[in-house]
Amino acid sequence: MTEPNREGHDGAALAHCGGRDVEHVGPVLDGELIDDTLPQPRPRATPTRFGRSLLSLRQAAGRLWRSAPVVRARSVAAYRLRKAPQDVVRLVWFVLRGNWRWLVKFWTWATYADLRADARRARLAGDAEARRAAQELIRSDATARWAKLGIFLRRCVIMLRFAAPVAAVLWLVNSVMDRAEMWPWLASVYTGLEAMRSVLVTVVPLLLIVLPVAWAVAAAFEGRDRTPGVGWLVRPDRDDADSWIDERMISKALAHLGISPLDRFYRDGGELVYTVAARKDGDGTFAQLRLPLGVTADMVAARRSKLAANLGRASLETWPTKGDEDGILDLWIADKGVLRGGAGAWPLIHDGQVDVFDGVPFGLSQRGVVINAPLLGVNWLVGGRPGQGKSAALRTLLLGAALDPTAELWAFVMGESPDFEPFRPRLSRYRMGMDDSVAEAATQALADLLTEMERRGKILGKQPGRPPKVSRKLADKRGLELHPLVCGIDECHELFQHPKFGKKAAELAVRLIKRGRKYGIVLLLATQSPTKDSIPREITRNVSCGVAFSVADQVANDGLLGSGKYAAGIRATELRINTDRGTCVAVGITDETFELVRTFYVPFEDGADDVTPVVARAVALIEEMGRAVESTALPEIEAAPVVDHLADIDAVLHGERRVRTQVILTRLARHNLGEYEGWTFRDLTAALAVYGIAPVKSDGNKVVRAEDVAAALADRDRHGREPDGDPAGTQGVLPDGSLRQSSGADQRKSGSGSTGSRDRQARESGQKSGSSDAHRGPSPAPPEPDEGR
Ligand SMILES: Nc1ncnc2c1ncn2[C@@H]1O[C@H](COP(=O)(O)OP(=O)(O)OP(=O)(O)O)[C@@H](O)[C@H]1O
Repeated sequence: MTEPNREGHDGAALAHCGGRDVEHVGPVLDGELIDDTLPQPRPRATPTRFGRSLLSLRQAAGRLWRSAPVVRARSVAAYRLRKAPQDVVRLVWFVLRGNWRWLVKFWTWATYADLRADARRARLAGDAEARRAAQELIRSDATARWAKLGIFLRRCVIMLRFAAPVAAVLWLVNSVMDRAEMWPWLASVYTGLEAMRSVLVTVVPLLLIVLPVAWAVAAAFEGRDRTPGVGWLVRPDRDDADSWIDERMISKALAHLGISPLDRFYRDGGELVYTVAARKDGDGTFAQLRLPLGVTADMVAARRSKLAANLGRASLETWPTKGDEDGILDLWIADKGVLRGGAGAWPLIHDGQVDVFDGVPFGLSQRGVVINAPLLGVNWLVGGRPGQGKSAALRTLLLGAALDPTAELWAFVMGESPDFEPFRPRLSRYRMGMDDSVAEAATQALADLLTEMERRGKILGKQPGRPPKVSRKLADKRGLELHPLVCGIDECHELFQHPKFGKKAAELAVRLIKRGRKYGIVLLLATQSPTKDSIPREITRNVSCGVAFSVADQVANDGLLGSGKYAAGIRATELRINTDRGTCVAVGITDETFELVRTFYVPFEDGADDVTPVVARAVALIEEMGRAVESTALPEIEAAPVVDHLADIDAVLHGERRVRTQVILTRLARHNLGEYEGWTFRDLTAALAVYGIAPVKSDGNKVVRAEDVAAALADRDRHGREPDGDPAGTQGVLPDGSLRQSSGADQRKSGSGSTGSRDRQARESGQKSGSSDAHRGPSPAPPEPDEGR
């Protein structure tokens, strides 16, 4: 038998059953073993209303804690806390320095140090009168000062003489008389005096604390750091805290430019006024400030490299330019190194369509936003040193225009370059090469554009309401044929300097640029050489969009961007050759005074060709719309008289030997208002220059000599053509015969004056004359551009 268990329940569990000991176990339970070392799901308690509001309160507090302003405030507070020991030392230093400055000021005042310095200077300069005046001033001032002191002391003595006996009597009366026995008025005097005493007892200890504090604050203010800018503007929460720009840094940088009026301003404790405080602007910082007297924005722009060095930036990253006034400086400073990055992929490289009336993605501005460059209503002049991205930029503009199915494109490349070969299927006119036929074709194209302009002018005039310019709505009316027409000429200086066609091309281009904008006709010119000899002044003056890649000097800069731009700090000369390839300075493409643009690059070189697929897409877009590539069929301008400028000038001379240019202009306008209205001296000079005539000076006036005009007319009659071999030119009318023979002739309606056989011959000769016309590169199959034009 098993020894009974000492514990009761065990004893109960064992019972004697028959002859055998049986162990009783308790009731059998069905269950599952739980290992409480494993994570158990927590019972979900339904939160009470109070709990819920507490939770949402906590969440709101968390959100607030993480919100941008609080994060900034926290970081500023933490920064100030870290800086606190230095700040305390600084403040103590300011207090000491403030006291010292007061002492110096007092000493200067007391000893007439400034007047003595004047007297000393006058003596050194040998200016006896000035010295005497200064000494006289010291003497009279000293007399006046001592006199004032004497008066003050005398008043004090008088006061004391009066106050002391009164005080003594009051004290005596108070000590011998009881207050109750006094006359009431005397008692009230004593009450008043006691009230004054108790006020003094409270106020004096307070003043003993407040006055030293006020003294310390005033001394700290007096002894404050007077270097420009304010320290508390330092924002420590930017990643680039060591390289970012604030007003303090700008003011400091300006203080060390070596501009004397600015230096003087700072020496006198001046603080610059920021009309726009330094603020993040795209990929950099912008600030605008009013310069002190005697300083202009141009003076700062002229010291750009020093300013850049003072700000710890490259010159290219520092853009001091003239604001709305000469005395206002606009300053944009790029974030360090940001301009080194390219613009990225052209947004339309894989898909998308363009409405040229809205513009074409051209590049990234300095603010890092995509610039949708305007095409309609403007003309472009793109320039810069060789290999810096002009042709690529022109290509981007044309590619954008190609993606507008309503746009007609012409391209002329005045050199052997395949840059625009992939455009062939999308172009209505295309010529490339160095031979004369290309120059002739381009000149013809300009003449045709003028003709087209005239036609469009008439069409517009017939529209209801006489719209002033071609709009999208009008361009979409196919019957009107007012679609956008974009003509690009690469290396245009070759055309304008062409010995035979140059003058005429220049004259046509000037007229087109001046008047074509309204009619949906756009001229895009690119050149390596924007000097006055290679590009007519009138062109550089009148184009609305100027783009300058890296240029060598001020002349090229202002030739492309407009005169005065270099002086105003808008300088493509800062762009480094090759390093800043693809980056340009542009004016007129946005509302800003200028833009520093990192242009998009659509590769077409070394086997990489992203242009062809875009062009194929552009052609497909046109086909999808059930249209063909637009090709202006030049109309004959009925009754458009051929205007002979030389003959007209001769006529209005009225047989006089010399006539003032101003008089000629008036007479010309009277003679043919439609043609000569708005003509200026420049137009007249340009018209005469075609025949090698220049106005001469006579009695202080510019005059045209009848003999010069007569000689030019005789010469023209004798040779049957213009002196330079160019047939008598006209503008805005059907082009002359020689040009017709080659380019553009087959664009005219039949009966426009050129026979089919002549056109054929011209086309054949054109094709023979230039290898340039042969298809190159990976260009898809036609629709063939009309190369014979
Ligand atoms: N936006 C850009 N981004 C990057 N690289 C560019 C950019 N534009 C041009 N390039 C590079 O510069 C090279 C020269 O470009 P492009 O032919 O357009 O120069 P260009 O100024 O027209 O030269 P040229 O006067 O000799 O015709 C291109 O082959 C390309 O490698």
